[in-house]
Amino acid sequence: MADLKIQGLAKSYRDVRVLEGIDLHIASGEFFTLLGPSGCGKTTLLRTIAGFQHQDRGEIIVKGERIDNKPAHKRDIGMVFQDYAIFPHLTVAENVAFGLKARSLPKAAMDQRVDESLKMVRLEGYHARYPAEMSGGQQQRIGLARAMAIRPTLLLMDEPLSNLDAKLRIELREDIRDIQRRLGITTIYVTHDQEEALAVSDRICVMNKGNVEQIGTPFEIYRKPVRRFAAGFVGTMNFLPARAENGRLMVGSQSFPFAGLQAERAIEIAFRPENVILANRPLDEEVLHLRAEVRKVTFLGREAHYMLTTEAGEIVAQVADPSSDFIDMEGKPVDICLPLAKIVLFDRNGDLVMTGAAR
Ligand SMILES: Nc1ncnc2c1ncn2[C@@H]1O[C@H](COP(=O)(O)OP(=O)(O)OP(=O)(O)O)[C@@H](O)[C@H]1O
Repeated sequence: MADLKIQGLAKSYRDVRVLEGIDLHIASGEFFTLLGPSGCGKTTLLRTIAGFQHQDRGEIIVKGERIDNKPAHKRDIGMVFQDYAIFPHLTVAENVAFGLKARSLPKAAMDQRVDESLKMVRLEGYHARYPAEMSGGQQQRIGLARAMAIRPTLLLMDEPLSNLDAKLRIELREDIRDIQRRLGITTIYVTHDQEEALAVSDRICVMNKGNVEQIGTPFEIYRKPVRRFAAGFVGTMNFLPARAENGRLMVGSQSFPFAGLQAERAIEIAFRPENVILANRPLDEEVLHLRAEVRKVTFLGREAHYMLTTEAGEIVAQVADPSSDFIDMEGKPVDICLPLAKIVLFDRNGDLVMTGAAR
């Protein structure tokens, strides 16, 4: 069992603060993903945990013991890199055995561990091949087998799939998730791909500019964003300017009763494209009504996407399994409904004001 605590971790490169004081607690066996845009500090955080670089302040604690004063090779960490970082002059088996040699395992035990690791990543029988004779996906499987062969306490993965094509990415991410679950190894996974993060993680940490914006399960991050940044970064989110005033919500020229919105201020309403209902029809739930014009319809088979101009701004809507009436709407006016339970309100600082569900 290996949980990981990170407390007040800060790092600067010269004058530039890259990690602003990160606090995390990752449970034993958890698949924990660092998600954020390029340059937000994900790799720096991962490399600091691995011991490839040192923090300016803060602590890294595994199983209750500080590891941040240990050199990288004493931290018992397996690492998988974006560019595979396997040795071209070594065979597949030699690559996988690499970390075991440093641990001076007897030959028979080492061979057994190599066999097991290759089986785990579905590369049985490839022992004698060289990496150049393998595909990108297979090379990354070697990287994964090598990291796992040492039975590390922590597995760290830095964008392991980003050099692979879309189909392979999905296949390998499923394999990574299966192996991680089977072995119950505490894993920190770095990606800037939000769909990948939603698909594999137990919890996601959304990062921005060296700070943690939100930590939650994929469901919480997608459905209950607590910061505007997380709302906009994960999936597609519509934002419209609005006003709160005396228990009412004002969007464009429309005004709706909204318990809890007393203080007068400028806010934003946020909602997902799949929650926009086109055409004004009787509904069981409470909704906001807005008039809009359809600027563009994109038919994608099982769904259609709509670019709409409302009086409060541009939005995107998505309709599943659209009928033919819904395809021929370009240039036409339309009434739209936004279920109150599905909208989220943010203030000017990007902090959550309240959700429609919590009225
Ligand atoms: N060795 C270094 N010296 C100076 N600045 C660095 C160094 N390494 C990274 N940085 C800077 O620190 C910031 C964070 O980089 P980092 O690689 O951690 O981000 P990231 O979120 O992993 O981004 P990406 O997804 O592009 O890899 C960036 O602005 C980067 O330019």
